[in-house]
Amino acid sequence: MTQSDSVSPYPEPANGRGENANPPLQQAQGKGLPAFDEDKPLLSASGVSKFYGSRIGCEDVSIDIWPGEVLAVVGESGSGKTTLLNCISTRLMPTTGTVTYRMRDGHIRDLYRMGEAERRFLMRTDWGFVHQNPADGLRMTVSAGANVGERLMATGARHYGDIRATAGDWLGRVEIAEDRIDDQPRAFSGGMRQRLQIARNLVTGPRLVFMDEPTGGLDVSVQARLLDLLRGLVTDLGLAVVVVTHDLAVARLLSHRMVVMKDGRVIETGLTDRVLDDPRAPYTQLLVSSILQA
Ligand SMILES: Nc1ncnc2c1ncn2[C@@H]1O[C@H](COP(=O)(O)OP(=O)(O)OP(=O)(O)O)[C@@H](O)[C@H]1O
Repeated sequence: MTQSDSVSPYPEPANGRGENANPPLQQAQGKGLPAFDEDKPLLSASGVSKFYGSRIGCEDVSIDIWPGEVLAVVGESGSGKTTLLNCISTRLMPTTGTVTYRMRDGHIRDLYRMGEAERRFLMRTDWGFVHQNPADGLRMTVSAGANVGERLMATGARHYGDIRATAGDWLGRVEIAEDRIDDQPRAFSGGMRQRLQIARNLVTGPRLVFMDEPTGGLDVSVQARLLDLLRGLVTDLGLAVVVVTHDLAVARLLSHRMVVMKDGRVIETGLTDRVLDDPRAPYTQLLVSSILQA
């Protein structure tokens, strides 16, 4: 990735004082972007590589995630999407490179130089991680209410009545009937489990959510409903999201910006509609046309 790829995707400062004259992307995208009043990325990955022995997982990736933006990471199977996601979410230590994060107090921190306890706290409170398989992100043998409520407790909530009320409210937001609050997720359908996993992740008001193929493995009609719901929540909450998907339709619907990977490297990046409507790299052209023909 070139240097210019990793700078702000938004219009250059127009007045020389670091302020944008135009609201970023809003006219270009029309996807309900929140106002961006923060002028620094939330998360920056610089020169991130991960090698599994001699095999390349991802190589020399530099990306910025901006507050409130949805960034899709796309590419075919084995292109390094999950490896990159895991490296930037501190689930997998990169072989080389740095990943920094702008904390709520404004300090920029190197994630891999943080203590384990602090990193875990950050992951519990300021981040979410939505797995493709809901069972990986839920506790299957405790109630739906407890799945949501225990995340609140991890951030200090103690009042049982408040926790239960908030959990019930969140079940409603993800379209799970409140009278299912005491049911365990193993009694839920795949789509309900995924929506519960989303509620569990969003209840603490994170600023950044990582998603690995969040609609993978679901029926097409269930996928469409889930995508609609996700899109609404992400917009309402002004979340920054990094979503890994091999499905360009998911990227089109959810994301503002896209990163295309091949063989572990980023080969194209840009606004989603631009990349999909006017792909520049030959590989992206192939990817887009093969999907369109499918
Ligand atoms: N634990 C591992 N050990 C060895 N090689 C791995 C490991 N995990 C991933 N790889 C290799 O790293 C490369 C990138 O894999 P990765 O899972 O990141 O790709 P992906 O784009 O997410 O693929 P998919 O869409 O199929 O999940 C592949 O060549 C893969 O075989």
